[in-house]
Formats: sequence, structure tokens, C-alpha cells
Amino acid sequence: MKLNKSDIQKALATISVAGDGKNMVDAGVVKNIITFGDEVVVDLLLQTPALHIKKRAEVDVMKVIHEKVYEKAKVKVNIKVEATKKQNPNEIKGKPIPGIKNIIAVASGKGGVGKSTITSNLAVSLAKMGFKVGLLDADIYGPSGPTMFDVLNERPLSVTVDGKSKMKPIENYGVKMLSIGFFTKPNQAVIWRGPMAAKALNQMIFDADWGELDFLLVDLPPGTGDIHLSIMQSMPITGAVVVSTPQNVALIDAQKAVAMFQQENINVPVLGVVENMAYFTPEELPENKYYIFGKEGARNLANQLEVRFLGEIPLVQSIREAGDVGRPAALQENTPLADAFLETTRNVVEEVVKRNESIPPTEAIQITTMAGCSAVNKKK
Ligand SMILES: Nc1ncnc2c1ncn2[C@@H]1O[C@H](COP(=O)(O)OP(=O)(O)OP(=O)(O)O)[C@@H](O)[C@H]1O
Repeated sequence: MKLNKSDIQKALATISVAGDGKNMVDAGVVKNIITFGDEVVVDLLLQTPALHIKKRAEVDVMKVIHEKVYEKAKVKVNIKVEATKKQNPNEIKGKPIPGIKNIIAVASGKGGVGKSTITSNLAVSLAKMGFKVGLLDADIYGPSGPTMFDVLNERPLSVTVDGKSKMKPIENYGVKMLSIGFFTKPNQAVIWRGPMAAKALNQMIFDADWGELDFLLVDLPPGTGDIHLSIMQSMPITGAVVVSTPQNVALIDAQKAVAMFQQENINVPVLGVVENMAYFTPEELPENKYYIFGKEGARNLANQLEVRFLGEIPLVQSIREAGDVGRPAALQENTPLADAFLETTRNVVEEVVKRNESIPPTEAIQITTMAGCSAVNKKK
């Protein structure tokens, strides 16, 4: 079967574009159509980077070609985004940080759902993939980074860089870390106001010798308050990951966290949702799954909010033990748990790449491809 370009064009002209009442062809969305035998490649140019709009356009194109032209046509849809300034809400705030390509904030809404555990495992998984990684433990209420990386007794040294005195992050498992916990005593209750916390964190970012980083993960405090606003308004955050358990009380707060990032004056793109403690699996019966906190709650929330579901991490005793002894579980080799963290991390990287492709590059956003990352390529 040889496909005809004008038949394809006629079929695409039956797809209407939201907003101005025009069809896809007249609205100039269809930029090019190429046919070879039973294959067709359609290039689209959209005005919005929203993932669900791109997906819908792709599905619509495939559907009309299969329904109106040839049901076995092999259709490939290439989508480019040319966002106008007004339609592109993904603006970057704060000063770009020289050498730091992507800053990922990890938030949860509710406390105790495993945000720090997920952050530390994302960090070591990224390092295992070959990326240069930093972790800023900004959880001023309960900084657990030093415990999770077994560096509780270390203190950052002062080094001189270009004539300026800077803090040198502590490094373990290929991850450079600074934590508010290095500067407070374990038994000391520190009461922070938003601007104070933001100032301390700013120093840990701008007055630290991070060197070159592909990713700086920021473990935010739980909640959605004044402190979060201060932190986010002073940092050029590339995107946010929201962690939740499948339980209703956690989901309500996770939804608030997503809403906080998407709020007009914050506008931090949400990369997606991670479901932690998705089910309990006894180590001796790895096939058995018990949905202690409910089933697929965070997955459903991600679908409902039209953000990516980044992955599910089971409730496993060894994750807790690994956190307590300061050796994140993702450091294991070829275990189902390490694979679950790797898969989730790969999805985060994919979302960062997509996000960076759909908005104009800035100093703070430069990773545009996963090429060169063997662990990512291997799994693709
Ligand atoms: N998937 C898991 N399986 C088993 N234990 C887990 C899992 N995730 C987290 N934990 C344990 O649950 C406890 C809380 O986790 P964590 O400190 O990461 O939560 P958090 O959301 O960062 O808490 P906070 O509200 O203090 O910031 C820790 O003891 C941790 O080891």
C-alpha cells in the first residue's frame, strides 16, 4: 500500500485545534508530511509544552490516519514546541548557579512519607548512572542526609576558590552533600523563619564549592508553607518531584505540594510523582505484595493531575535498615530494589530532558540528551 500525502492532509484537516476553531492543517500545526510506502511521518508544531496536549495530538493524528486513510499505516509523529512567552509558565527564577545544570526539588507535603529516603536513593542512582550529583539537605525540621550517607560526624571544610572562602561539600558514594544538619547540634531545636532558612540555604548553594554538577537534588522540608516559598523564589529550580505514599492523608498533602509548585507566582514544573511504600514485600516472599497503605493511590493522583507517574518503591525492611546504617539501598547491585530506584531515576532524567527541550535553555538548564549515560541507554 502506497500512502498519498494529500489523503493524509485531508484526514488531518478533520482534527480541530482547541481555542480558535481551526483545524490542525489550517492552524499551521502540521508542518510537514512525508510518506514512504505504508509509512508516514507527520511533523507538528505546538504552542504548548504540556505533556497531555502533546500526547493527545499524537494520538489524534494516529487515529485519523488509521481510520480515514489506511488502518495498517505505520505512523510516526514528531512534535516540536514553540511556546510563546505567555503560554510558557516554566520560567526560571533566581540567579543561575555557575556549574550547576539542573536543580531538582524533592517535596512531599506530608511528613514521614520517605522523601529523604527517595532523595538519597535518587542521588546515588544518578551517581551510579555516571552523572555528577549534589544533594542539598534543606529539611530544616529534621535533616537526615548526614545519617543516610553515614557522614554524621563530618563537618564541611572551608576552601578558597578564586580568592573567596567557600564551604566544601562532604562526599560519599559519589554524591556531594551539604546539610543544614552539619551546622546544628542533634539535640538543638532550631526555629527557622522562611527568610532565615532561605538565607542559610542560599549560603549552602552560592557560597559552596559544588564544582560541576549535572543534578543538585534539594530535599525540602515537609509541608507547603512560607519556608518553601522563600526557598523556591531564591533558587532557579528546574523541576520538582513529589513523593507520596498511597494513603489518602498523604495524597491530599501531595496534591497541595503539586498545587504549590504550579501556583502562578512559583511556576516550578512538576516532573512527576513517586509512590513510596507502594506495597509491602517480605524479603523471603518477594512475590507477595500487601497493599498496607492502599493500592496505586499516588499513581491515580498523578493521572488525575496530569503529571508523570515516576515509579513505585515498595515498603521493605532493608530500605529502612539501609537508611539507618547510612548506605542507601540503591547502592545494591542488580537487586529488585536497586532496579526500582534505577527505573524511577531514569524516569526523572527523562522528564528533565523533556522539560529542558520544551522551554528556552538558560544557564541553569543544559542537559538535553541522555546519550552518554550507559545505565539509561541500557534500559531504553
Ligand atoms: N520504602 C521504604 N521501606 C521501608 N522503610 C522506609 C521506606 N521509605 C522510608 N522508610 C523509612 O521511613 C522513615 C521515614 O522516612 P524519611 O525520613 O525518608 O521520610 P521523610 O518524608 O523525609 O520524613 P520528614 O518528614 O522527616 O522529612 C525512615 O525511617 C525511613 O528509613
